[in-house]
Amino acid sequence: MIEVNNLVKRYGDHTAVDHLSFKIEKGKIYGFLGPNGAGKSTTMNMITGYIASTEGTVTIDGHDILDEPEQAKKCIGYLPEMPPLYFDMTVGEYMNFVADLKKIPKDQKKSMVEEVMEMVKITDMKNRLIKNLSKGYRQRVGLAQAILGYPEVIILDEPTVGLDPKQIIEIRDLIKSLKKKHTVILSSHILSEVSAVCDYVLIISHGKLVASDTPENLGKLAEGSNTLNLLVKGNKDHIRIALGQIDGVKDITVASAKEEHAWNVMLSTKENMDIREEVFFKMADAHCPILEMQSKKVSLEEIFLELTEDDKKKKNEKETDKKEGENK
Ligand SMILES: Nc1ncnc2c1ncn2[C@@H]1O[C@H](COP(=O)(O)OP(=O)(O)OP(=O)(O)O)[C@@H](O)[C@H]1O
Repeated sequence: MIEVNNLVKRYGDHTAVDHLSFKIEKGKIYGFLGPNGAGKSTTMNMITGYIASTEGTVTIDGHDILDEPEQAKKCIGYLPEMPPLYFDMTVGEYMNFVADLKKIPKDQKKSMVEEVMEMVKITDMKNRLIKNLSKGYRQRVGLAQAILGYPEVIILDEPTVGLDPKQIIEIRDLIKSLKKKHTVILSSHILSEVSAVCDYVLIISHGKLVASDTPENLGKLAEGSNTLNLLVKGNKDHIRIALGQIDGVKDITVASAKEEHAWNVMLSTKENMDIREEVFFKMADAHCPILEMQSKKVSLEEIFLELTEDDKKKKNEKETDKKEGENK
């Protein structure tokens, strides 16, 4: 449906998007996840033809977005980070205006506008000026203009930013319902949002794709490096030797604990293995009582943080530079 090939965007000597390649298939919800400044909006603006790429191509249903923009754009509905609303129009006037821009046939216009307004629950606001709407309703109007004409692909840049929790749930449910008829791509810096709504996640950091998979598989990836934390009493070497005999143990760290004669032991295990019972019996055989045992799964959140750590470091460095500059 959409093919992104080696996409690059440079602003002067800053590379905002760095050789991105991925494919989007029909009928799924894709999540573009990354911290602020990772390059999500820039990528979406290139996919939708708002800005040109420095290098690389985007094809939508076989049409190159720069060579055949009209055909390519016909397949897309876009809600940019700042919805393109006209504040002095009423909701109804704006929807009719968008319908004309999208060249929706006259005989379908009225019913389609009504249907979409019903879908995003803005029918009651039809006669209100957009400038008098709350942020949540403005977002819905923005979503309505993206859906109008029922394009095959709907692209939403941070669709829930600035909304209250109730509005967030409503917008998320609406996005999920779009999957029945559309392919959806949404960007977010909120991990829970992407894992709650999306079938597939693309994690972007510093303009590069650092991981892409289903939320379940990304979760499994994390499970591959589970850890077991123990507080064990006894001889340090005996503990280490006994635990080292267990299959699937990748790494053992033993550090002194606050409690006398006790050790904080951290075991990292292979794959998705549960070795708790074996640990119990090994320690019993070695006469090393376990005082505490806690298994810790690495969450999707932790993978996300790890994968995007570079961005945070750079940001912190920049902030330190700035502060140092200010102090001079
Ligand atoms: N017009 C521009 N000129 C110069 N630099 C830009 C421009 N637009 C974006 N950038 C830079 O490109 C990088 C990526 O920005 P982008 O807006 O795509 O990030 P993002 O992941 O969407 O983040 P956010 O969620 O904060 O919008 C940032 O470092 C940003 O400062």
